Amino acid sequence: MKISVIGTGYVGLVTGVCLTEVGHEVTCIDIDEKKVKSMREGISPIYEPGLDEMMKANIERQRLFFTSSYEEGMEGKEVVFIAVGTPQSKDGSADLTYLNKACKSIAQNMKRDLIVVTKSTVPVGTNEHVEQEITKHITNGFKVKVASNPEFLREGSAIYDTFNGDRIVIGAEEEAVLDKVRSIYESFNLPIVSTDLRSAEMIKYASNAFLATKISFINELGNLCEKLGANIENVSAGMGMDQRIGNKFLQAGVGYGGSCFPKDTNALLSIGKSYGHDMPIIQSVIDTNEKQQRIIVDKIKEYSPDLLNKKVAVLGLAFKPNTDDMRDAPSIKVVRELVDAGAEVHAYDPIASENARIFLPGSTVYNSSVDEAIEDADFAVIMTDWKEIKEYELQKFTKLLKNPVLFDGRNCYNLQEVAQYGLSYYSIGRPTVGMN
Ligand SMILES: NC(=O)c1ccc[n+]([C@@H]2O[C@H](COP(=O)([O-])OP(=O)(O)OC[C@H]3O[C@@H](n4cnc5c(N)ncnc54)[C@H](O)[C@@H]3O)[C@@H](O)[C@H]2O)c1
Ligand SMILES: O=c1ccn([C@@H]2O[C@H](COP(=O)(O)OP(=O)(O)O[C@H]3O[C@H](CO)[C@@H](O)[C@H](O)[C@H]3O)[C@@H](O)[C@H]2O)c(=O)[nH]1
Repeated sequence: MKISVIGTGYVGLVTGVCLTEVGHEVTCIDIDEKKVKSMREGISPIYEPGLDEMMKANIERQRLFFTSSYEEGMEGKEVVFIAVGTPQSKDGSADLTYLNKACKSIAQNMKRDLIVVTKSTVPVGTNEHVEQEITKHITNGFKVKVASNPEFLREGSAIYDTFNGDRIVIGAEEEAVLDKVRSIYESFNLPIVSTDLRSAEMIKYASNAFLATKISFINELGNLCEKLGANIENVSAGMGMDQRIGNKFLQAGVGYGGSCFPKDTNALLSIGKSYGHDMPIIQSVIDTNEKQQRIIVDKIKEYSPDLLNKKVAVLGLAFKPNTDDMRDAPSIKVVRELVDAGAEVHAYDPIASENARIFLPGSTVYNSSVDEAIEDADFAVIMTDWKEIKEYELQKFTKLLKNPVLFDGRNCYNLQEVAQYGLSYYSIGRPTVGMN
């Protein structure tokens, strides 16, 4: 099928590339001309394992195209996917500015009847708004039908998730529209949930909010475990074996970050508010996470109340491994607080350092290896569980740090192993090792 995808962030680009991989012809449209130029040359603007290769192969097969012109990008297409950003507004609600602009541009460039499929995460009722908004701007009598097709990919495993997702959700009010969108995904061979528009939109928020709830829940228990002398990892393992609970998303740490959970939980609250519906569970999930994102700072300040001129190595900056995305990364709060307290932060991240410069204080020093960051540092703090960091030799911390003290916000190491290397080791929800 001939398809346009509007917006080439994680979702748009990965969708466009994966749809071409199964044989569709896709033109991706983005208003960012710099991005379009680089993508035309086969260079992905985002770091995502496997994406560059698949992108280049489909450009060569002449199935994948990029443009900043709606006229060119929509030429001959029967389905248009919208994947523009829906960031958080100041009041917590989803900002639909980009979506509204995309609707207007679609309407102005329609040369046939169209199905418009929204992949962006949007408040319940937005797809109806998309249909009205496009219809309002159509001047040539063509008709638009809409479908909701929320995206569930995770950054860092986006290609894998697209081809191996647990389900594809499609919402529409007409069977013919559902059929058309289902046919696009036929060769993915994944379970498809066909539903109405509003339920499809709600499934997305409900899923993210539930996953965020699991994380805040386990973090709250982890903090209690520390006081009780229990180990949250053993607790998670024991709980997770109950299949009604499941063992995923029960990893305690410095809280959830990224471009989705924080903004989507806030947007869900805001949707509730606009209907006069309180959501105390979601509010607590958000509040717990806000505290958890800086819990490592409390531990650091307890260990070293005076941070003035202390050299602190921060290992990992991205909100999770295998991505260079810094949006709402817990490292932002932690580095800012350390710098505010007078510490000199030496940071290392395998790929997110460039993006990190936009978010972190100007005084942050970016190192090119773990060795370099921890050498002569007063102590080290792990913020992202990159494989490289998890597999870093523990004895090097003892050897290179000025004081053998490690704060681990992602529980990367085994407590027994740490104990062998004479480190003082503070992690999340587990007993402290080697504290003297
Ligand atoms: N990032 C994820 O992992 C993820 C996963 C699932 C769902 N989502 C949702 O998908 C949507 C997109 O997220 P993202 O992270 O891919 O977005 P992003 O912000 O990284 O990228 C959005 C892109 O859209 C482009 N754009 C903005 N307005 C445009 C317009 N009028 N016409 C054409 N292009 C335009 C921007 O230039 C940018 O390249 C959001 O609603 C998000 O919540 C994201
Ligand atoms: O047990 C866990 C699992 C995750 N996290 C943290 O939670 C955040 C989000 O992680 P993850 O869900 O893997 O990343 P995202 O790429 O943000 O993906 C989420 O957000 C996307 C955007 O909506 C959805 O499409 C995905 O299904 C959903 O998992 C990260 O900071 C993780 O470190 C934990 O602290 N503990």
